[in-house]
Amino acid sequence: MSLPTIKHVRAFFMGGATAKNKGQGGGDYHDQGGGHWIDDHIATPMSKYKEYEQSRQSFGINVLGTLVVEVEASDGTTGFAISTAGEIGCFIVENHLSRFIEGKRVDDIKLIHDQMINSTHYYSGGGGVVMNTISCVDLALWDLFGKVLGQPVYSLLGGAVRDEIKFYATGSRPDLAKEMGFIGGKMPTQWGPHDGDAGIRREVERIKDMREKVGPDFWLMWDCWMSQDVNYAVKLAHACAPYNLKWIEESFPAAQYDNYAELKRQVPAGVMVSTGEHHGNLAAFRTLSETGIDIMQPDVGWCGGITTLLEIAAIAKSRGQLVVPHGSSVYSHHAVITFTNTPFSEFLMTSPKADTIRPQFDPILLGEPVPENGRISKETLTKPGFGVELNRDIALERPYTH
Ligand SMILES: C[C@H](O)[C@H](O)CC(=O)C(=O)O
Ligand SMILES: [Mg+2]
Repeated sequence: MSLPTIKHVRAFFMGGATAKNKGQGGGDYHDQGGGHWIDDHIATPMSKYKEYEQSRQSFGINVLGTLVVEVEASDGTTGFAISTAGEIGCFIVENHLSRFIEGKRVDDIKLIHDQMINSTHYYSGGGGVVMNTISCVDLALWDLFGKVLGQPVYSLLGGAVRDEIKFYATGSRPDLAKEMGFIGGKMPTQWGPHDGDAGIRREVERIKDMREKVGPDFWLMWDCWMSQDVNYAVKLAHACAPYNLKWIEESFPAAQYDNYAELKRQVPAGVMVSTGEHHGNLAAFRTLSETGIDIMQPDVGWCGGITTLLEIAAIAKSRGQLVVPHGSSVYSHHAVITFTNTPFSEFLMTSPKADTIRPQFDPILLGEPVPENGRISKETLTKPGFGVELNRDIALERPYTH
């Protein structure tokens, strides 16, 4: 079979600071409307400023919006992907990355990936919005390759190692997640070091209350979204260990590797340490792995795409660490079903009250599978590429062309 070449790459956005339509969700899942659990007094590095404590949108968590990258092959097949990069991502794709994509064969994914990474070192800082954009292109290329071959991405990666993926749910209502069949629930912390011991006491009340609701065995975890210091994180882990806290996640900003190593040394036996969703390149994951944390959590839409995620999973595997990607729906599912060191995965609740199952990237994808009884089966993932289509009813803007 002779493979087609890539004829066009196009970049669109919705949501974010400059968009006409905002607050609908999509690839930037923090870009939700009012009254959503995901924006309700969650502890962040900005919480120490009173005016930014109640809402993450108040400090701009949703300014980027959704980036959509579409790639069209010479035989007319199209692939696409979404991530969080919005209008800035469109600029980077159309004005810079397009030169490495158009004209290449649809299986030139590693070559294009290497050229995108190396040509942007001078302004990417090894991560951030540039890496979100590169990830989005990489995912679109895997989608196109799968659609050209008529195969799901997981088959292109070497095939599934399990028949289904089991999920824990991230949201404000682990008790409801348990009823929906999930294996665990991860809640955001709401208080931080600036709240002192009162903050710890409030979190203990929350986990105690939730433990009573879910019984002894259901997993409960804290997501701390970079809001803590070592002293606070250690104290919180010890205070919550009696309530069978399974892991403490992302206590510190990405670059604080020494703090992760120290937290790992000081947590009580049985409480795991995890992080990774804001680490934006392969070398960062090597350093992170060396801290000895238990679970690495790359976001496939932010870390360099599937191409980098495979390399991160290999680093983790070499140390016996788990790689449990930050919830990214189909883009994670097709990878993790092929990883021996991902025994479970994350489902991020995007329904406003975390009381129903809404597809994570709703409304931008058509056919986005959701867990049933906390599980997604291999059979659900057999459509070509990532098995989803772009919802063309959503108004997308294309601010740049080339
Ligand atoms: C709930 C967290 O603050 C964040 O919005 C999502 C996240 O970090 C995770 O799913 O993990
Ligand atoms: Mg997290």
